[in-house]
Amino acid sequence: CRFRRKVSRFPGPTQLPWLGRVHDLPIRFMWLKLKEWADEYGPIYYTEMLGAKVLVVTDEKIAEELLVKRAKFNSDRPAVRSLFDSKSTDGSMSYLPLMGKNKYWARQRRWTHASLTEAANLQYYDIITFEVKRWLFRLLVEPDAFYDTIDDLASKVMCTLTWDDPDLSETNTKLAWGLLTQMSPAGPLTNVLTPLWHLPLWVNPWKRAELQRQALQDGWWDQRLQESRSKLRQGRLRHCWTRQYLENAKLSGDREAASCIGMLALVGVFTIAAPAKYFLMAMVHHPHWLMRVQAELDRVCGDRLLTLEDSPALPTLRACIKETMRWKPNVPSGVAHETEADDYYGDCFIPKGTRILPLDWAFLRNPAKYPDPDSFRPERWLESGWPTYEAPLTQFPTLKGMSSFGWGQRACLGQMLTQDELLLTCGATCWAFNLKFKVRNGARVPVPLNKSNSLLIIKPDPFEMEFEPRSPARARLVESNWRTAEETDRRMRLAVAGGGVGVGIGGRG
Ligand code: HEM
Repeated sequence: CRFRRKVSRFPGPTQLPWLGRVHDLPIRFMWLKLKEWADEYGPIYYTEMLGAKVLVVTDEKIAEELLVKRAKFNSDRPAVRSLFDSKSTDGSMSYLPLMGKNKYWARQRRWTHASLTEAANLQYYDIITFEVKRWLFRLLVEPDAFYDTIDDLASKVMCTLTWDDPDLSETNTKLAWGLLTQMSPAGPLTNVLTPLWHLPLWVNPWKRAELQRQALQDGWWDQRLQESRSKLRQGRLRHCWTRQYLENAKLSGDREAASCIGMLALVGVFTIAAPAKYFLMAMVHHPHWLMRVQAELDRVCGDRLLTLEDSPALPTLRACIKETMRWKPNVPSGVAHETEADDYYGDCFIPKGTRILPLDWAFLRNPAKYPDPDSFRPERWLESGWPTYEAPLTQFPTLKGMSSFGWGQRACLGQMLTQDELLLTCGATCWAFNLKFKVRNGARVPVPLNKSNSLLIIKPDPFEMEFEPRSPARARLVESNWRTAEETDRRMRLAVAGGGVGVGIGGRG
């Protein structure tokens, strides 16, 4: 910073009045350009985007200083233009991750944290294991549908945790996609050309579309709550987050509960399915790591499916999952915080209302912390000598605390669920199948590594691959595991309907 206090400025690209620097900032793969600027201007630089002030941070220590140590006034969110009241300033209470730092956010964060912690402590009532068994079976009978059935697996887990009903998954996934698109800069034009949002309704297709999307989503969430209430009255609702609300409230009422729970169901779909897809790609491209994971699983589990209790004995699997998330982060731009007070960083002034963007792509491509950053190198978590190695391997590597989950008071609440669901899903898949390139007309069908959308949570473009059962015996196990789980679940539902309302925790898998 070149000037005296108060007039000091952060480095950054030259700005045009109001427009800032958007003309050469592509909407697609924006994180790559932001990282390029970091390489030119340093680990904290300033830019403007159509009136918004943005500080881009690419050094973890600076993110820690601004977003953790100064969390008290750096934990607000910028408004998303193409959603109505995204910050819940007017009490719409719909989107916890997007809310400003207000009382609705505090209440829902507490409630969500308690619900997710209880579920983790009770091993998700066996729901993940149950759905993983279903997914393996689907891979056996319709392997080419894997790209969609893995989204469905994640959605079914969330729909069962929230409403005890996996059959809701298809609509849940559609709604998750709708919201994700609506909130992303690469979504509707009005998120970038924000003044367009204020056009009168009759010439404003963006606002009309959003009114429709929101009505559909809110109506569906309300229906889920009412349906769950009537199932509970009839003794047919097993343990789930809606039942938890209906039995001991702790939220302000049905409107808030319906959206807090509905949002939770949406947020666990693509966040988990995308890294699972990248894991499959990593295994196809790095068969020697697949073989190491399979050897570890065979040694620890033999012919049975892994459980969460096996985790300490599976460091190679954990390393491959963590390395996937480092190599192909699924929220590469990071999620911005907004400042609530004027502040300084060194001599440089940060006006109230500045967005601080912790650029995850850059943290995870830091060659000092991650030598050979562009390569998939799980050994960086397993062998001493690498900067990221940590012992004991019964505990490390762990996903918890990765920069990808964000910072300070806004840090992701789904870290344990992500870790546990990815362990069970990725582990079970490697246990059951060899993951390979497809061969067509004698040639390998490519699995491209750098094709994805550019939404806030990205996922790879559809690709093809082969799931080959590791042996006929393993294929039979996959089938019998699913048939038994399905039958147990059917009996449990009958028992609950027959008056055994206490039944419902565990036993599904
Ligand atoms: C790989 C998986 C995931 C990644 C990379 C991820 C990443 C993030 C990030 C970057 C944030 C914002 C942090 C910040 O502002 O500093 C966040 C917030 C959040 N995440 Fe996740 N997430 C993942 C999975 C999940 C799952 C599975 C759930 C729950 C089912 C979840 C629930 C939430 C919630 C509720 C918030 C909002 C917290 C708040 O605003 O106070 N996330 N996540």
